[in-house]
Amino acid sequence: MCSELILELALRRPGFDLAVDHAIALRGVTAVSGPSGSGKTSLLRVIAGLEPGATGHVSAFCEEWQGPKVGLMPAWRRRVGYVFQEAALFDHMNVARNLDYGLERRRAGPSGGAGQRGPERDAIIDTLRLERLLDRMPGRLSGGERQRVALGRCLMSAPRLILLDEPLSAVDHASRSELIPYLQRSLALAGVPAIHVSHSRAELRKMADRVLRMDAGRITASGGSELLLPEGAILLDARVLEVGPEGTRLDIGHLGQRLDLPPGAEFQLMVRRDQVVRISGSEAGVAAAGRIEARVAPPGPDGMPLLEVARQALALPPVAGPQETPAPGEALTLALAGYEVLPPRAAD
Ligand SMILES: Nc1ncnc2c1ncn2[C@@H]1O[C@H](COP(=O)(O)OP(=O)(O)OP(=O)(O)O)[C@@H](O)[C@H]1O
Repeated sequence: MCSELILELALRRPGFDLAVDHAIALRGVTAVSGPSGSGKTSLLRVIAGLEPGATGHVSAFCEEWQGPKVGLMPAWRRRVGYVFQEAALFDHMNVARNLDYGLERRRAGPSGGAGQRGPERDAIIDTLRLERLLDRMPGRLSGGERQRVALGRCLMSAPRLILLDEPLSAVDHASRSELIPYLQRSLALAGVPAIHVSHSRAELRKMADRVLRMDAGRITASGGSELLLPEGAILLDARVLEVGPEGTRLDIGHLGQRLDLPPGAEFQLMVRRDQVVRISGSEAGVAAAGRIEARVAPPGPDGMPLLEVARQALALPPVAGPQETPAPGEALTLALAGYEVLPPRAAD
């Protein structure tokens, strides 16, 4: 299919085997998460056309990129943009010339002199706030500025697919959170799909439309942002009923803080299981950021107590407080010691 990146490939290295049989939708942002050495970079390199030793098939946009019949389609013909952990800028050229190199690649693209359609040069410079940096040499840029230039150069080449390999991991923590909106705006401006590898689940959660998890050279799970949750976290669908001076009333309970979301807004509340405390009787001594209402459901197949929150069945570990077994149907209030607001559950 033209709207999918189809991977049926193997790559053997001493002590490591990459074997992937998967179709990735060519729209939005696909996050790739997994432990160090699981093969995330290797997968991106195969997609970029940088691994001649890979066997099998890779196809995208109705073209065969790698396979026994076509061999290895070179990276430039694929029109894939690649942004690495540490921006590989040309250190002898100023920022403007680094960006223009991307434009030259666009003009030299497979369709010949007419060039590829892509965002305008000025729009890229504006989106990434590069105007002030155009005359600077890369050696005089901060890590965050270098990454913005690298992103700009990538967009200038009008890629059809953008590969992001830990683009924020080499910059300090403060610059990282500043760079995320730049990344998001860049992808929106480019209007092309992206595959984003990162160790930071929080970073991926902000950007991902779907998630692939890798382990030991295999894709072991694919799904939505729930795959990026920290160990032992739960997601609750919620809707804002009212935002008042005392906090925000949700259709699943009450937060002791005001959310910057209008009434009617839908979102997910991410809570770690160890942040959930059951309140029964007196509520004294429970420091809570929020309270949600739950009902005890019949136990699940493994005998774990199930709680029903907003019609979602959640397996929760034994909760704090008096330990009598709650009866199915019993109403409970849960106090949340902390939570994080995430976008609503994706449709696919
Ligand atoms: N050029 C290479 N030659 C031989 N082995 C390599 C090469 N590059 C990577 N490897 C090995 O391939 C395996 C997968 O590496 P890869 O960089 O794809 O993992 P990763 O998931 O991206 O890791 P990280 O999160 O640490 O960047 C590792 O065992 C690594 O040591």
